Amino acid sequence: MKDNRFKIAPSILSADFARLGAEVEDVIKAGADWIHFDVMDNHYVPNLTFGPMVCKAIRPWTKAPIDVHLMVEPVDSLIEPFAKAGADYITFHPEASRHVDRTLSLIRENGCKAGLVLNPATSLDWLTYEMDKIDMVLLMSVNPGFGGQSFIPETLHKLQECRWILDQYEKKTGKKILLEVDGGVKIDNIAEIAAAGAEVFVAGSAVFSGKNYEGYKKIINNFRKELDGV
Ligand SMILES: O=C(CO)[C@@H](O)[C@H](O)COP(=O)(O)O
Repeated sequence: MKDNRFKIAPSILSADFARLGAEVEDVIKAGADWIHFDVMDNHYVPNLTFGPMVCKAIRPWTKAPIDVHLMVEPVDSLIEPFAKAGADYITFHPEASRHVDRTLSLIRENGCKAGLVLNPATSLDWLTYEMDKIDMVLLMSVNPGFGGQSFIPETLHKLQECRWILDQYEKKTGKKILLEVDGGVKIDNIAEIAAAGAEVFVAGSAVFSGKNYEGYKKIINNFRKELDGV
């Protein structure tokens, strides 16, 4: 049984790029909730992946939300192209945008949900004046740029702090902001990460190590079993 509290979002950074559409279809059929789409520009991060054209190409393969994580600088010129390509969530790193408030507004005006991404060393203070324009906070538990890195343990404390901030805000305003975590999420730490307050789990190498639909299903089921105990 799917627990609606928790969303599993496989990062297609670790998928087989030669058959991306089928990979997207397979992980969602295997029980994942969202598709996490890592955009890297070889400028903000030292790696290069894909852009709006690839997002548009995978869009017909699933109805599941596509969660676009922009690791790019500058940010604003990519918002409309990604919205048109079918993105549901667009998140970006605040230090990569000259005008964070404007970028958040732009995402919302383009009909997408907006989020800020905070690197391991980036302060939660970035959230303070922007909570009303944020639908999701993504805490990086690795330094951005590559899949397959190890979870940075200090992130657990940051997750707890962020959970507290989001809960206080929800109590005051009634507005729910999702808390997503990205990097090094595995079967042996997902329960601890959930207990610290995360609700959306990006997992790239862990899920795609399953190699095919059956393998993905097994791994996602194991994630769910871990989450059921939280
Ligand atoms: O954004 C990133 C890396 O910058 C992540 O989405 C990783 O791609 C997650 O990969 P794993 O750590 O799960 O392999």
